[in-house]
Order: sequence, then C-alpha cells, then structure tokens
Amino acid sequence: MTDSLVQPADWLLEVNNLSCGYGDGSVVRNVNFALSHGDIGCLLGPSGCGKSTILRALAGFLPINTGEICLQSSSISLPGRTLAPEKRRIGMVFQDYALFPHLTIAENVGFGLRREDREAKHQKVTELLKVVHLQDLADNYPHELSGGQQQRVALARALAPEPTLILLDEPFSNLDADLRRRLSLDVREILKTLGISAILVTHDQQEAFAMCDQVAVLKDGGIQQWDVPYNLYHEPANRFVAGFVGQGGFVPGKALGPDTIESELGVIRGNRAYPWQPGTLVDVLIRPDDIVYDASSELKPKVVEKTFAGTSTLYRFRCSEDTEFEALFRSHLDFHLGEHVPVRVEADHLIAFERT
Ligand SMILES: Nc1ncnc2c1ncn2[C@@H]1O[C@H](COP(=O)(O)OP(=O)(O)OP(=O)(O)O)[C@@H](O)[C@H]1O
Repeated sequence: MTDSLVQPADWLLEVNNLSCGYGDGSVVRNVNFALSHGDIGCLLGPSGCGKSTILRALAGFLPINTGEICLQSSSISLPGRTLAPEKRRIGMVFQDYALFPHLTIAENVGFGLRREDREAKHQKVTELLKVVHLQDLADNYPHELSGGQQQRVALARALAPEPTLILLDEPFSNLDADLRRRLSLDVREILKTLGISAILVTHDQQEAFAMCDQVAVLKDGGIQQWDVPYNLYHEPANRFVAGFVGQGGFVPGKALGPDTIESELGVIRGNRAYPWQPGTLVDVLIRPDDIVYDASSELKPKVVEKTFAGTSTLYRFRCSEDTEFEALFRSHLDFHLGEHVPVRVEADHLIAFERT
C-alpha cells in the first residue's frame, strides 16, 4: 500500500486560521473552512458577527492579520500580501443590486466583458440572460424591472467574466419573503447548472438551508459549526447553534444514562449517547416538531400562548415555571389558552447540554 491512495481533498476554497478586522484589531478570529468545487457555502449568523468582514477578506477588499486564503490551491491572501480584487476571479452580488441605471440590461450584463469582441460579447450576454430568464428584457433599463429581476441581472453580470467563485452579500434582503424563497431556489439552480461555487452571506436561516450545501454558523467573529444544514439542525455542536438554528428551547432534565434523560416531560430516550454520569443535570433541546398530540398521554401541560399560522398553530405550553416548550400542531387541533392538552415527546435526535 502506498501513500498515494490517500488523496488530498480537492478544495476550491480554503480558509485557514483567518483573522482580520479594521484598524489594529481583529473582529474575525481563527476562522477555518473549506468549500468543494461546485458547492454553495453560507456564512450565517446574527448582525455584527463578522459575516461581511469575512466576505470582504475573500473578495480582497480587506487585508488579513493571520492565516491564509487559497483559491484553487493558490494563495490569494496572506498577512502583508493581498492579491488585488480584480485579479482573484471572484464575482460579487450585492444587496442593493448595484446596477448601472444608464445602461440597458444587456449592457449591464456585458459590462465586465472588455476583452471579448462584439459578436462574442453579444452571444455571451444573450446566453446569460436566457439562464436567468430575462432574455425578453435585454433592452430595458434597470428601473423598469422588479427587485427580483434586477437581482437576477446582477447575478448574470457577476457570472459573465466566468469567475471561479461568486460571493453573494445578503442578495435577497430587499425582497419580500415569498420572492426571497423563490429567488434563492432559482439562484441555486442557476449556479448548480453552471457548476459555479458560491458563498452566501445571510442572517436568514431558511434561505441558508434552502440554498446552501454547507453552512457556517458564526458568533462574535468565530465559526461555531461548519456543516450540512441537516446536521446543524439535528446535531448542533453547542447551545448557541442549537438556539440559533431552528425553533425551540431548552427544558431542564437529569441524565439517567448515556441516551436517556428524565424531565418534567417524562423520560426522553434518543439515538445518541453522551458521556454523562447518571444524575448529571442537563438542558434538553425541545423543538416544536418533537411534541405530538396524544389523547392517552398523562402529560397535560397548560397552553400559555397560541400563534395561528394558517395550516398550523404554534402553541407554547407550561408544565411549571422551569419547564416551558413549544409545539406545532395542524390547525384543526384547536386548543384554547389555559387548556390542559395531552401531549408526548417524540424526539429521536436527543440534543442536550450539561447544565453549567
Ligand atoms: N468599516 C468598519 N470599521 C470598523 N469596524 C467595522 C467596520 N465594518 C464592520 N465593523 C465592525 O466589525 C464587526 C463585524 O461586522 P460585519 O459587518 O462583518 O458583521 P455582519 O455579521 O456582516 O453584520 P450584518 O448582518 O449586520 O451585516 C461589527 O462589530 C462591526 O461594528
């Protein structure tokens, strides 16, 4: 057997031990992640956690203090050496679209194609407008287009110079919720069809999950977890990720064994073993979809809040002052405030953290 059987990972983008910021300090510290060819990654986190700062470093607008950024195995940022943005083959799409108002849609898309001759440019612009389904609006001006259409023009313009990577900085945040959802799926399909990798910055978890293959959850300038959306939801690495991703809250409990916890909601058994001693005090994550209605259950918490959402209703239940949790039921299960409702926990993915 030879070492050649162990292949190095074929990363498109590698961010190693990155720290960067403004002035002397670093607002982003020790960030590590890597993106495969053709994958869409996401930087997700609350306002001020450093998402845009990382994006600026990737784009080459911000020098880095420690670490290295590599694109296709070539170093593009090192402390004291920053490859200029225009030499990185990285495209950008901004929140405000940043289209040129005096240029037509076709001229906007072709703006970065300075080296191509007229015919090649025309052909490329036509192809890209087809990809983003705007071929009929080539001669219109940006102000004649809706927000969603303008954002698709911005994407086509960023794709035109055939970048290696596209950076999307909160690209849908000016759009209403419905359009956001549709456009994020459209953009994913376009990028996947063309095989272009991207990094999306957002604070919207649904958008991150709908569009991205890998997601970094950030807090205070550091990555808490870099993982596929399913694992972020079902296997959160810590309390912050558990609380930030998805709905739900913690209830107090006591470990009975590695995969079993006793709480006011009864004994909860999961499919994951923890290295706890019996008797360890823990907090258990209860998601609204972990609770089911069961007419035969002896557990009958009180409804303390109720939010009707059309096909479903989100209830907040209270067992005691220490133990409250939420449950999502189809809206034909209609309970009133103060009513005691028989429910049961049905959680395969037992997520709990030792109480500190
Ligand atoms: N130009 C700047 N000069 C100094 N500090 C800055 C500058 N830009 C951002 N910061 C600070 O760096 C930190 C991270 O900001 P950043 O814009 O990266 O956060 P973000 O996660 O993108 O937030 P948001 O979701 O609100 O855009 C914040 O504390 C912010 O105040």
